[in-house]
Amino acid sequence: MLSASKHLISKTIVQVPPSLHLNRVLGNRLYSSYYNPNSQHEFSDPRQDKTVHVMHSRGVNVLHDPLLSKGTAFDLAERERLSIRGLVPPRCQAMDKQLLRVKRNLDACETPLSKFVFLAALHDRNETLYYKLLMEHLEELAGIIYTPTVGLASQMSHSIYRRSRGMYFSSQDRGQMSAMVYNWPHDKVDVIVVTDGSRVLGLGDLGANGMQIPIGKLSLYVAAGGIRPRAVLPVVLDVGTNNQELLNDPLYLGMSHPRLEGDDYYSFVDEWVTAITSRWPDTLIQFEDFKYPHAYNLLSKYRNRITCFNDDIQSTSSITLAGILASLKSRGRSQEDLSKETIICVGAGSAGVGVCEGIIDCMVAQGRVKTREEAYSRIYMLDQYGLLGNPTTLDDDDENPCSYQYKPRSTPLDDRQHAYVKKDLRDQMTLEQLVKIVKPTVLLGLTGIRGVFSEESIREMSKHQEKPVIFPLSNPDTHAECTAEEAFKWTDGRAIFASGSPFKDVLLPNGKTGKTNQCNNSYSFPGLGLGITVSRASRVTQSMFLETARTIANMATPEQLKEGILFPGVSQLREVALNVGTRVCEVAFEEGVATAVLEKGEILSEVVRNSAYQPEYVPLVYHPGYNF
Ligand SMILES: O=C([O-])CC(=O)C(=O)O
Ligand SMILES: [Mg+2]
Repeated sequence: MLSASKHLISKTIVQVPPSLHLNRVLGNRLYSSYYNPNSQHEFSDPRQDKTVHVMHSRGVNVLHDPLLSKGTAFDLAERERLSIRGLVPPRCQAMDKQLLRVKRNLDACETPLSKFVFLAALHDRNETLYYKLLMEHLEELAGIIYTPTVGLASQMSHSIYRRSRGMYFSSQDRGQMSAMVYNWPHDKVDVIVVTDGSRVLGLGDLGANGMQIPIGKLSLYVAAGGIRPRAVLPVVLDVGTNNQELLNDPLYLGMSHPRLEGDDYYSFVDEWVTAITSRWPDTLIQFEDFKYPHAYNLLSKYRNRITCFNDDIQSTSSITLAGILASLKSRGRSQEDLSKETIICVGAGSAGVGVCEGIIDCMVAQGRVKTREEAYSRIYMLDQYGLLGNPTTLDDDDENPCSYQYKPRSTPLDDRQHAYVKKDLRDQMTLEQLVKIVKPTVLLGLTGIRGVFSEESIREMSKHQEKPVIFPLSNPDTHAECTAEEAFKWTDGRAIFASGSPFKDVLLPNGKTGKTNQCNNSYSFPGLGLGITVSRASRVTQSMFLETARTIANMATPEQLKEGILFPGVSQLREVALNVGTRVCEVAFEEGVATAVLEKGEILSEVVRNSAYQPEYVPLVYHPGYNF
């Protein structure tokens, strides 16, 4: 285990000029004389592990600032200090009472969408309370602020709009972006999640409505990954939309023109990247829900220039690989047997191709295949037309040439997709036909299309496998390739099941329970972000994703694996992120991309754990004279 330096912590603690006189401001309570740049305005006392927040604002400006507000929890001394005496009800209520009230109100909301709106409002008025609530009820609330409900909220975003969050850069802002970035009120931004809304989950082009996705992802970055709420920035690049329904809707809030494409599009993104990195050169940028091939092109362009990754390509790949590795253990095999698997991946977009590349990287890293080509031969990929196969065998004297209709692809396969073409199998073969021929052990769905895993294909698969591994990974649940119930029913309860969005466990006819897993990148990106932030990694490397997968794959206990449970539950996402964050930090140091300073003697896992944000109220101090 690598150890981290005192510097990792102490470098971030700077003596505050004595002129600040915090002791005087706080009465006789001895708070700190240290500056903690985790937040540029926070001061922590290493001896007492206490933090105070010193700021220029007071009065309603504090009360109405969601990053500062405590609602009814300001104590009398603080009300006095901050000039909010009389502006809140008289009784000071601690956070536990506030939690009781917000949970009750939340439970009274009748639909998932109304819960979403309620939680967004809480987020907008008191972030500390929002994150406390979220962390205490993560399993329940992740399904609201994240998939599946965030999908519906994105579709309805222009109707439910209340208050702005994050930043929008639109086609009318060209030439202005490097000035605009200074409109953001915080000098320190650790993580940015950016989307152009072109492929929101499996829901397609939702234009500027895509903003709900970065907001939801960043909520998990804070709740699970321990990134500080004031250090996250959700962004939409509004380059137009091709969604006619939105364009026709008078309430739509995005630009009303078709999407920019080609050079216009790439130069727009380039201006944004330049603007962002000029103000925040060290920030981590997560590209999210960009359609294929833009997603890949942007990743190729920027991955070696800035600290960035693509969530759908790389962290979905990481968690899916983790799922397959854990399933090997669950089936009584070794993880090193990955290259003996026969995998069908339905979906050849950014997530499909990304997931398969991650599996191939792992096969190669395990050294059980002689060449990368051999690894490709283990994976069969289908797009919307069917198998990526050999068109020249199409009209041969096969048994049933009319069983499907060959259609020329609207866009030819690119090199990445072409690597999966199977020369000895007919192009555009259906899933059902392919399952019969290759007898897969693992079936992955990344199509965004409900029902692609037909009864026939799954029943056929389960004829040949004792425990068929079935992963319908598309989001939200309404777009999953099959439901958990279907998977268990069609495999007589033998499936090892994981989906992108949550499904409930299934009661089987024999009285046993078919265990479901959520195989979502929410297991991988929060820890990646934490590890990158703590190590101040300058690049996000491919081994970070492989190690993330290995870390998560080894978290379930043998008893859980026996039952078909592959990962810890969503309620344990913080623990998962701390493990992943530690490993990613180690990789950053091993590969020389960490810029934080290392010294012997300190345990990296503790540094990571201590760096993670906890939603607690800190004393607030008004100090007009201090120059931040
Ligand atoms: O957001 C999620 O739940 C997973 C994801 O990245 C996607 O489906 O695009
Ligand atoms: Mg995504």
